[in-house]
Amino acid sequence: MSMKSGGTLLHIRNVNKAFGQTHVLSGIDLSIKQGEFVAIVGRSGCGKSTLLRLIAGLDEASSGAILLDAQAINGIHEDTRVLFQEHRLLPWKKNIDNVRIGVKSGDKEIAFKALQQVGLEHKRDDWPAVLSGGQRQRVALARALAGNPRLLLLDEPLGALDALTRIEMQQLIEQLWLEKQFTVLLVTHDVSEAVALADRVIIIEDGKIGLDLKISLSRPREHDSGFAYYEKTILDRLLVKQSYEQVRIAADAFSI
Ligand SMILES: Nc1ncnc2c1ncn2[C@@H]1O[C@H](COP(=O)(O)OP(=O)(O)OP(=O)(O)O)[C@@H](O)[C@H]1O
Repeated sequence: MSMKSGGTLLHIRNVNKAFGQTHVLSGIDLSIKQGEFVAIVGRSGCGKSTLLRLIAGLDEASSGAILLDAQAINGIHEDTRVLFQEHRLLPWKKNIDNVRIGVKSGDKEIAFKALQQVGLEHKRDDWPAVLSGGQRQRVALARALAGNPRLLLLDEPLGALDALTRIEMQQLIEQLWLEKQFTVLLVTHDVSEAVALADRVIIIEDGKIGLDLKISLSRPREHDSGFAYYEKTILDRLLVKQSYEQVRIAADAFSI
């Protein structure tokens, strides 16, 4: 597949997803350009992970279309890799062999280079069990990138890490993204993380896109007044939505 810098990589057209009677996503329309870094935020249960799973080909939409390079996604795609909150490394394989799983040919040199890129080449012959949580996520990132994906889907990958490790991982992800120019879709609860990394932040509300906000800040991002402005805009939107919802629930309870 060719790299079309700036062209649309992912088209999401009127996607709906229901689990039984529960409608989780309704009428999602979204286009993501090759090389873009997009963050998806929203309140717990709004459907962020569900959308990511559909894009990953791990589940099917109830209706609508998801196209990667104008081709309908049909199961797991070789150009797409996913990183979850849990590292999902195989405990019985050494780190280098875990990374090799991500390389189609199984080439050890490619796996080693990927470990180098995340700064863990010296851990190649260790087991995942002896690494710290942050190091395990770095091995999982190496495994995801070893296959040279065009689309990297990140589902709260830093959610379980301590604050400092989290910032280091954010910097690593940004640096690798700048170098390799893949496209990223990051699901996160952390508004600051979304503003630190993304070109665009999308808020999902009630299964729909509530806000699609372009982040016009230079990189690397500083925690300055511009940063604070975007953080506040997003947080205000999330909190206003919450208070509307609380009012509605309260009104329902009192049959107002
Ligand atoms: N396989 C499934 N079967 C039934 N319901 C599901 C399934 N997967 C998700 N759901 C429901 O869909 C809704 C959205 O879930 P999803 O995990 O996408 O939310 P989220 O925004 O990622 O939440 P969080 O931020 O808490 O991870 C929830 O109500 C969840 O219970």
